Amino acid sequence: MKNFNVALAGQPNVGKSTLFNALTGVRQFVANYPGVTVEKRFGKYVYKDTEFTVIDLPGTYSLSSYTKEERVSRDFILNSDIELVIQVLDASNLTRSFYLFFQLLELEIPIIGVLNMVDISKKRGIEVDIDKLQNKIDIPIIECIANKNKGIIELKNRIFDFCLKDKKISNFKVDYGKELNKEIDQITEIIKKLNIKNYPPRWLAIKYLENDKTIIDLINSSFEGLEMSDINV
Ligand SMILES: Nc1nc2c(ncn2[C@@H]2O[C@H](COP(=O)(O)OP(=O)(O)OP(=O)(O)O)[C@@H](O)[C@H]2O)c(=O)[nH]1
Ligand SMILES: [Mg+2]
Repeated sequence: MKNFNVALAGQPNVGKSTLFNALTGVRQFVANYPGVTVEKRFGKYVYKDTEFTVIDLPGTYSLSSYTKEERVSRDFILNSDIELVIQVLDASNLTRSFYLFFQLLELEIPIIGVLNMVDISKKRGIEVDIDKLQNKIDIPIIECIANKNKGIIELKNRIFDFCLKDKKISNFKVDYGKELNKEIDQITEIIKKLNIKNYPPRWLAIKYLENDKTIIDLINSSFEGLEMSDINV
């Protein structure tokens, strides 16, 4: 049977492990405080004669390399054989979910968004315009209430369609403003010449500007052995 690897990413406490349990039936510990999952966990389910391996990643606020959880999630997303990342968003606190979401989109990997906790957002009178969000960000978004098993079949359907048919990567780019965009473009052009595997050049350029130590080391080590004329700046 064909197998696809699907990773659950998102901030701490947005319901990733709850969604993992609902998808796979495997019980992963959930609690009402952040930082519960520290190591990745695997579970499987079969849908329409196809096997899906779900990976529950530790919650992270960003994809920088400051904490162990961030490094575990980032290395796994970049260096493993993953067909799809499911970014879990907290509908009741959407702006906070966006920081990580944009970083994931910048990795230029296949992503589906899950808008979880819509019960809480509705109670608070927050209406999310899903169509507008999907169009803007250029990826499918599915509404869920993971602890009530709501939206799970729809999600399985979308995962199936995505892995077997679409495999579309979003064209969305964060607009950092005229000056920073220019700087990012220039650094991206230099990084492209270094041919660093697994990492998209634009994402490396942004992390470089953020002073991400791991990425700066990676870029510096890639310069070794190159002549300035190779880089042609
Ligand atoms: N009201 C509501 N609660 C939810 C929903 N989904 C999950 N929860 C609850 O939210 C809390 C956090 O869920 P977890 O699944 O542990 O969250 P997590 O993203 O795995 O958290 P970390 O492992 O710390 O990153 C738990 O109390 C869940 O029962 C939902 O859709 N609605
Ligand atoms: Mg968890």
